Amino acid sequence: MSAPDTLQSDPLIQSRALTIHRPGTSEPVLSHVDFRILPGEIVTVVGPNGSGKSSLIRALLGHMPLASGQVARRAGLRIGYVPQRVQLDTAIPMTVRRFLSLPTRVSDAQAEGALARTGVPGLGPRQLTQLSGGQFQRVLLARALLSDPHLLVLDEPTQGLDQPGIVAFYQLIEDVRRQTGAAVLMVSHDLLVVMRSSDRVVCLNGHVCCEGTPQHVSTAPEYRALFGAGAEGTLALYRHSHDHDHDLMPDASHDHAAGGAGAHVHGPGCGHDHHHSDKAAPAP
Ligand SMILES: Nc1ncnc2c1ncn2[C@@H]1O[C@H](COP(=O)(O)OP(=O)(O)OP(=O)(O)O)[C@@H](O)[C@H]1O
Repeated sequence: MSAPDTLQSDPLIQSRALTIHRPGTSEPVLSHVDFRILPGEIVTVVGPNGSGKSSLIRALLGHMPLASGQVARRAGLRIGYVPQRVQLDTAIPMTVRRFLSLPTRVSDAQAEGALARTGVPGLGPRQLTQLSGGQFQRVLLARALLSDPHLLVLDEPTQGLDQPGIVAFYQLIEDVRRQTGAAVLMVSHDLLVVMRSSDRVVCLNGHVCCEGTPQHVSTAPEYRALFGAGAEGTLALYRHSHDHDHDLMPDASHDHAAGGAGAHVHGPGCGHDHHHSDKAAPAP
């Protein structure tokens, strides 16, 4: 974290030109990523496997060194983090209740309140190993909520859930946002649901390929063509940023800093065909 005085103070977290190298090399994993999340926003990061989504999350949280660039987190920011993987040692029995008190001890009432809020009341005495995938995700979310976070960070929270489970989980995230006012930063591959649940979507592929409101993206004919086709369309999202025609998005603001309705912005080094090449993305 460096030079927060040079960055805007309103966002909960903001990065400028965030660049990460593969450990021990000068090979970039992420290049010049400008990112921000505002209070109460739901922002989802999408991108193909290995595109740097988890690395971005870790760098924003300060868990990973930057090769260059800046990250600023608002002073006193409380973050509830649900990591991509939680290794359970099945040899060590652990109840949900005990898990909720790690690493910070909480009262029975707090634990039960968090479980109730995430739709799994009464699970406290159960062994973690006896939970379904959906129940386990809700317990992880409950634990993240115990710190009363300003920002929830979830890295692929619906991995392993079936489609109804995914939809229910995103509904829960929206409910939590409404009840607590917490902002939500997610990594997800569940693109169809992401499009319904996010205020803003950021598409990564080693850099920011594009970002904007899902409503805006979903009105593009390319998007409809791509997403009407189920899984095939889902994969095609990652191509859309490399073959679309920006003229089809007349209200696109191209304003990275604003990130407002219709914003559709290309990061530095994005090599795809720009039909508005006269408009370079401004520095945030
Ligand atoms: N600890 C590490 N050591 C070496 N390379 C790493 C390490 N962590 C990540 N990488 C590499 O950095 C790149 C980005 O990885 P990252 O996990 O951020 O991608 P991702 O978009 O989250 O992928 P996925 O969708 O598969 O979870 C990958 O090429 C990965 O191999």
